[in-house]
Order: sequence, then structure tokens, then C-alpha cells
Amino acid sequence: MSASEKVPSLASSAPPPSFELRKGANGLDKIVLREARGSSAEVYLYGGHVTSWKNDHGAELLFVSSKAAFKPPKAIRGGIPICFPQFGSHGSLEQHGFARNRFWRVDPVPPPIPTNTLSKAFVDLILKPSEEDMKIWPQSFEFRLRAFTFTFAYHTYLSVSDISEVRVEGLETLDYLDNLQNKERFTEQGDALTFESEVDKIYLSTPTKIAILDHEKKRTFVLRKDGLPDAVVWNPWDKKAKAMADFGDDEYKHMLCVEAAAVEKPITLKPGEEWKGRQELSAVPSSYCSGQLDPQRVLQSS
Ligand SMILES: O=P(O)(O)OC[C@H]1O[C@@H](O)[C@H](O)[C@@H](O)[C@@H]1O
Repeated sequence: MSASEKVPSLASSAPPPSFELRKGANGLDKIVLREARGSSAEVYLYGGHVTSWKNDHGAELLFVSSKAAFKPPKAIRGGIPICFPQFGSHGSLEQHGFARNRFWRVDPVPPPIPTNTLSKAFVDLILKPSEEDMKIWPQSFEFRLRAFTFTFAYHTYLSVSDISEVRVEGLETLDYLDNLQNKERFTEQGDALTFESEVDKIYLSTPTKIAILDHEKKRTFVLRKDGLPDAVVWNPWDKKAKAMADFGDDEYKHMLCVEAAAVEKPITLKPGEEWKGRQELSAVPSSYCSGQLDPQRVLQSS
């Protein structure tokens, strides 16, 4: 099993990429990645968890709760937790699987980064099962001669100015499973999604590109994905926000989770097979015209 997690930036040329190992909250190790033009990202080894992604101007693009605990075994609230080998409660494991509360390590000899990405700074993190993990989920993610099945999500918390001003394009008219209605299947009606109450939906067989438009910030996130057919959209709204110890009462107004995922049809790997699930996020000015879902073209021409 292989999972790729790359946050691209606008860097175009020269100075060598850098990544530093630093101490983060509560002494936990984190990787800091910087691109030549100033954008940066932080990834905690705990959970293989991206906790920060800043643009060239230093503005934070991901949401992390002011109440996030950074205390194992609790998963960090915000950023991009990795839900593996189980999404949500779709199985017998703990909610969202265990990858988000295990310690990952840096792969010292990573495979080459794909040439079609603009990103120059990157790190490959690896998670291998411990003996304890093998007891609850007896599958090796690497060389076990047996097929195994899992579900997955890059549980991405985007930072938005005001949830009531946000629109999501690319999911309209699709079927979804509604976690708020016993995972029953419905069809999304109408236009782009907007938000005025709690939402917890798994959109099925979605396009590979989804746009999240933040009118107030004049910013559009473009989420591109491969190997991950579904997309989860989650906002806890006021009541659930109040019920979560690691989430501020009003913080639901400033976040939206849009998660590249494989939930409806679990993935089965046979011996020797590899699976890649890739999510790429870009942030572009909202002068970007919806329908023209090619952030690289927008970036290059701006
Ligand atoms: O509190 P957790 O375990 O991080 O999960 C947060 C949410 O994650 C979302 O992806 C799920 O669809 C929700 O049902 C869930 O409430």
C-alpha cells in the first residue's frame, strides 16, 4: 500500500528544496517544508498528519482547531488526518481507523516525485504496522501474502472565511450516502452545494476535480484526486461543535472538510499489488473562473 500526500505550491525555479525536522506542540516531531517562493507546510510524524499549509504570503489555508490537543492517542483536530484502514464507522475498527494516531517515519529513500507536479519540496512518510496493530487488523501493509481490504480518506479541514459564503462545485447531481440518515443513499439536487446546517455526506464516484469557492476571501481551493472515487463533505455545525472537546463552539463557521476518499467500494489488494491514493490541493484567486478547473493554468498566467 502506498499513499501519497503532496501539498503543491507556486514555486517555479531554483533554490534547492528543504525539509527540516523540528519539535512541534508537546514535543512531537514535525517536518517543515518550504518552497522557494515562500509557501510552506508542516507535517507531524504523529498521524502522518499535515497541520499547516501556508501560501506565498504566509496565509494559512488549512483549519486547525484552537482546541486541538496534540496529545496521543487523540487524533489532531484539523489539518489533514489520514483515515486508514477504515473510514468513519464503516467497519469494526475504531472511528476512522488507526493511521491517524500512530507514529509514522520518514522514508530516507523515497521514489522520485512525479514530474507533472509544481511542487519542489516534499517528504515521504511511511507507516508500518506494529505488533499491537497486527492484533486488531492482521494485515501487513507491505509484504503479506494475503489480500486485504480497506477504506480510506484524506480528511482535509479547509480554512474558510465564513461557511455561509462557501460554495462547492463538482458534486451537484451526484449520489451520496448521508451519515446523518443511517448512511442511506440520496441524489444531490440542484446547483453547487452551499451550507446552512450540519452536513456529513459521502458523495459517490465523483469527478477527479472539485472546487471550493470562498467568496469572502476571494479564494478558490481546487482539490484534485486519483485512486479515490468518493468525496466526503463534513461540517459539524453548532450543536456537534459544542459537543466536541477539541473544537471551539464557533469554529464550525470557519472550516469545511472536503475529503478525497474511497468508502463505498472498499479497496482490495492482492499479494504484490500496490494502490495509490493521491490528493492534491491548490489555492487560486477567485478571479479563477468556475468550470475552468485547471489551477496550474491559472497559476502560470497570474
Ligand atoms: O471526530 P472524528 O473522529 O475526527 O470525526 C469527525 C467527522 O469526520 C467526518 O469525515 C465524518 O464523516 C463524520 O461522521 C465525523 O463526525
